[in-house]
Amino acid sequence: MIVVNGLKKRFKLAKELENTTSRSDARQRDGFFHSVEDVSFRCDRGEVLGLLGPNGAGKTTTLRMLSTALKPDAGSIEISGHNIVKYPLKGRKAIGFLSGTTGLYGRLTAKENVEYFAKLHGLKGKALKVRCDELFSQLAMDDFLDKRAEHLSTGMKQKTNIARAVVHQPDVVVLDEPTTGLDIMTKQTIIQFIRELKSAQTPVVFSTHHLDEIALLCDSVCLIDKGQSRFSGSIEAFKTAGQSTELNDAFLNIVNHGCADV
Ligand SMILES: Nc1ncnc2c1ncn2[C@@H]1O[C@H](COP(=O)(O)OP(=O)(O)OP(=O)(O)O)[C@@H](O)[C@H]1O
Repeated sequence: MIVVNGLKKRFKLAKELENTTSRSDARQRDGFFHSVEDVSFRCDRGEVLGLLGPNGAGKTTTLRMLSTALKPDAGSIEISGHNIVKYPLKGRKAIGFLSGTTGLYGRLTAKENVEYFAKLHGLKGKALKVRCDELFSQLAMDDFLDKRAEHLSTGMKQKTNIARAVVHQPDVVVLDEPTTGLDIMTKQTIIQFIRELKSAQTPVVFSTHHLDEIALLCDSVCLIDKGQSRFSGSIEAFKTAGQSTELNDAFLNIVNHGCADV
């Protein structure tokens, strides 16, 4: 289970911007850019939560706080009952995190990359082989397992990155735009993989700009706009709050007019 409450994160503005404010984004003030100002949501066992929001809303910053790569300035993050702001090591073990920039070792093959991270997590021998084979099959990786990472296509790299991120069977999985830039077949494989995580009761939080993926996969959504969660709850409640049965319209209505009073 993931419970996030009142997250905040600001970044010091570059010297030349220090004394400026932005007319279009009130988050630029006081010498800081307040990327995330108040974000809250929860994702329970067996649930998939989609994180939505316009470009620059604060989704990646939020997910990086969940992954413990960034420390929040305020707010709490609880994962499987652990306060991971206070105990980031517990968070690192409990989370499988796919970031937009997760690196692979170019000279290692796809298989070697995943096995390397499995070993870092303490897997060895038969357990390592069984876990890696399971992932290679779920993510349809067999055709390129022996190719060096530096020669992989975007989709092959993404599958390898996902396998690497979840090889230790984390309690929760957090994916930053897992399907961006991928072809339809690779997208489908990743969507099916997320469904399998859900069947195994693993909570999954992922950010996306694709509302069709939200419709296909998610039990709940959190819509972040200008650093604040404007809506957090079930898909049905999202449609009600956005006054439309179409997710696209509901999204635009909430961003432009706020949630409807119901
Ligand atoms: N290190 C940083 N220093 C200053 N500003 C930052 C930093 N990191 C992020 N920001 C700003 O915070 C805001 C939120 O960025 P973030 O990457 O979290 O948005 P996002 O919702 O993931 O956007 P997108 O959908 O375009 O990926 C942006 O305006 C970004 O420029």
